[in-house]
Amino acid sequence: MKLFSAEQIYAADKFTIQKQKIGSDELMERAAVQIFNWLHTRMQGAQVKIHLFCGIGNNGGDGIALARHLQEHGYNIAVYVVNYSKTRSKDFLINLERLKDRKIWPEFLDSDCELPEIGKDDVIVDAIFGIGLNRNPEKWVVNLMKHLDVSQAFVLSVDIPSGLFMNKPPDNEDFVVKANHTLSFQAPKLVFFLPQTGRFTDTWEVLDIGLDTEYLATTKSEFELIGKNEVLPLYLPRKKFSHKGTYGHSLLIGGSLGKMGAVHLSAKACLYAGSGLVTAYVPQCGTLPLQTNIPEVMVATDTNETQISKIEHHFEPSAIGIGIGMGTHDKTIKAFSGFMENNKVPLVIDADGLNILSQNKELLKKLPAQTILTPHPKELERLIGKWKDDFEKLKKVKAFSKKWDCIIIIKGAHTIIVHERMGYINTTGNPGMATAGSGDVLTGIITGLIAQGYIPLHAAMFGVYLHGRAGDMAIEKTGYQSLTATRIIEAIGKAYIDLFAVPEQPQVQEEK
Ligand SMILES: NC(=O)C1=CN([C@@H]2O[C@H](COP(=O)(O)OP(=O)(O)OC[C@H]3O[C@@H](n4cnc5c(N)ncnc54)[C@H](OP(=O)(O)O)[C@@H]3O)[C@@H](O)[C@H]2O)[C@H](O)CC1
Ligand SMILES: [K+]
Repeated sequence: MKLFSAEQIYAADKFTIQKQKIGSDELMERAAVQIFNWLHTRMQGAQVKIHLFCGIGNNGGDGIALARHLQEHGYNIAVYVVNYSKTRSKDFLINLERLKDRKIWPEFLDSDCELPEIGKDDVIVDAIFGIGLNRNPEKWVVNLMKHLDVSQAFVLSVDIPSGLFMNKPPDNEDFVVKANHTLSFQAPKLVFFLPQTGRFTDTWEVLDIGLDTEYLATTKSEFELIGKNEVLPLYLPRKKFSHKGTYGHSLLIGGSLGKMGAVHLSAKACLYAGSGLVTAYVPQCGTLPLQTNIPEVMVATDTNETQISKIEHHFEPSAIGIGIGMGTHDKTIKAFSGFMENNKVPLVIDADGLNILSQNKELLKKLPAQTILTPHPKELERLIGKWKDDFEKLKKVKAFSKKWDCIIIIKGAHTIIVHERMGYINTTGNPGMATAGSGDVLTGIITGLIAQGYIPLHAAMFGVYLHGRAGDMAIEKTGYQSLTATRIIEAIGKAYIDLFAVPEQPQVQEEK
């Protein structure tokens, strides 16, 4: 699913209005009816007090139009106009008149008014600012936002929590309404997925307001959401007449004394992801545990007992994952540099591989095309330098990806796969996955996918999705706290099966 910028949404509105020969107020009406239906389905006419806080632009217009529908269906409403500007939008005014025609007089709030009383069991509709916010709200509007928060009432935001910009974080978290749920028109907004701005709404949902489908399909966005619909077309089925050689030979290079578990986890995940053959290249101390614990994995051994000192392999791997548990010993740095000089095999670099790369930036020139880098935030900072906020981070990562022809996986609550101008945001995974070895599992999965013939970008997207989905399926048994990397690996098979699972249909009672 594409995530559009504010400019693209305004252009889609304009295009839709012309093509469907409708007025802009019609689009607002669709938005209001959709929100009304959402509320009505859940509230079924309950007389809980609904406080609608409406700005003076089109977001406010949505709120005012919603108030009319709620009143027509007998709901218990109070309507407030948050009068932060004299420049009211045309469609806001049209809907204000329609409301007044029904003898509903909103209360106008400004800098020196008293704030309305709100009970903790009431519902608040937040339609103060939408995607048109272009500066910080004034102090009295911020006080109103705080008042909404303190009330503890359920907050439903229209389109976006008021006070969130579309392209930068707020200067202060008090400047934003904290939403329990957001109903966003046509497409979710990028800010819902970034660490600094995602926490302003607990959950979100998209409402279709019928913007032109051709416009939406042909407009290029800079971010896309990756769910089952997006990864299914990438899936490469297993062929009937095939053998283990058909699915590639993965090589995982890493490990050091005390950190051999990382290679163990990567290699196992690589197998479970479907790699035909897997070899682990480890220091000598890793041979016995690996051979004992995962008999399916072959082991090639370094001459050094405790760390990697020279990387040599005597076969042509289909994909290589490097860096897991590897350490940054001088000998290892030298071995890594030597390896990078000669390697042409598709590569996934993780953990200490990234740290060595950050300290030896000249090695970036040696990356094979479309190498995948999988940094966590600290590793990313070492690689690209500090950033001022999430938006600058994304810009810098995109520039880095373009410059070095690589794919960067920014790991987080919503992992983002960056390839040149595009960012692909993953939707699977859960807080239980913030656990030791979870990243090693991801590296193994992605390496295994490349070995099977997925192009690197598809391997990154598919792998991140699968890893998250496996985590989601594993917590059904473990809960967040007890989820371990091993349990994620064990659920990879389930995650594959789930790709083709048909959602259960609600049972229909037969008429007698
Ligand atoms: N396709 C769709 O998704 C549709 C969405 N709709 C809704 O429309 C809003 C966007 O409405 P818009 O009128 O463009 O913007 P806002 O309502 O967010 O803001 C209104 C104006 O407020 C001014 N502004 C901005 N920041 C501040 C501030 N801090 N303090 C005071 N005033 C501010 C600004 O105007 P200026 O001229 O003063 O700069 C804004 O224009 C969208 O979110 C949806 O809810 C449509 O209803 C249907 C189609
Ligand atoms: K809003």
